[in-house]
Amino acid sequence: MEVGFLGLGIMGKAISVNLLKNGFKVTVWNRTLSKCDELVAHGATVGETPAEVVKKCKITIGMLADPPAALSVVFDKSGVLEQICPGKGYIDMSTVDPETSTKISQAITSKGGHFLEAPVSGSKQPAETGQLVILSAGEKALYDEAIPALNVIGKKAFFLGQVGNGAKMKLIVNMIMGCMMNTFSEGLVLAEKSGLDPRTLLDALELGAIANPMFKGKGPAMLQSTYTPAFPLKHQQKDLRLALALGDENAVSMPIAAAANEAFKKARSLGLGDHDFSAVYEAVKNPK
Ligand SMILES: NC(=O)C1=CN([C@@H]2O[C@H](COP(=O)(O)OP(=O)(O)OC[C@H]3O[C@@H](n4cnc5c(N)ncnc54)[C@H](OP(=O)(O)O)[C@@H]3O)[C@@H](O)[C@H]2O)C=CC1
Ligand SMILES: O=CCCC(=O)O
Repeated sequence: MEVGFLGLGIMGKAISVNLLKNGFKVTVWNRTLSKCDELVAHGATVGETPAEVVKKCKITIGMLADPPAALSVVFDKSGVLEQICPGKGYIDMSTVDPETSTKISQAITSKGGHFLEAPVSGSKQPAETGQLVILSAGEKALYDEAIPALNVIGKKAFFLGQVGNGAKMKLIVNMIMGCMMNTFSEGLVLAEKSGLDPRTLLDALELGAIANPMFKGKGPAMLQSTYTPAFPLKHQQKDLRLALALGDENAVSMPIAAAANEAFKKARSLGLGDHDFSAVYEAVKNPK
């Protein structure tokens, strides 16, 4: 199966390499084209533009930073829309709001193409090992056609119905994750300031009812102020912002998410946007 791939950031690169390792032919494009070189070393071919990739491949996947990036790759000159046509599918795995996804879906389907939104849970390492959780919605026929690729990319693919449902589910999951990371950071600071060893807090958490892979995976590095990006902090703040907008739209009061968003904004203002999202700990440590 030949697959196109647009966007070779942390996630796009890991997913593309995994597809290549599993025998897929992959044609890649990235805005900064030089990032394609590493994929070529793994056996990929390169398209000069998103349109060129779509022209070559029956199914093209996008994994872009945010709503403006996702829209740009589809609607700009030499974008996806120029070559999408009946028989071709576009799967957007970027984390965006339902409105962005719907706009892309309408444009693709109005040209006879097929569209699936498929944002993912799980970070760099699950992307490398095909252990993502895929939250897809849109055209069921494209979902069915893409199953061989989705099965390589993830350990579970949900199909959630109409376009927008995948985006909503992803934003809700990440809203919870951002709140948890913020609370976790507050707990670590409180342990330290009140005279406890935060490493003992990690051990106690690990053995109790709120043990989870995030605390276990990120905690020790946070205590060493190491924030090598797996999930960039600027994207976590984007997801909280988009989840809060979804809350506004549905009149859902989310004071905890709003407070978490403030902490992530603070962290961004400290220049931590490109660090891992666990760097919110630094903003919690130094709230002024
Ligand atoms: N990292 C993670 O753990 C996870 C991330 N996500 C989501 O996946 C998406 C990608 O994340 P991630 O790989 O971490 O992000 P990165 O920041 O590592 O990569 C972003 C990608 O988007 C491209 N891009 C940015 N702006 C534009 C633009 N205007 N036009 C075209 N391309 C653009 C970048 O191109 P260039 O190289 O030229 O800058 C790059 O390929 C995001 O929506 C994120 O929220 C979802 C699950 C987990
Ligand atoms: O959107 C990013 C999610 C990261 C994760 O699920 O670990």
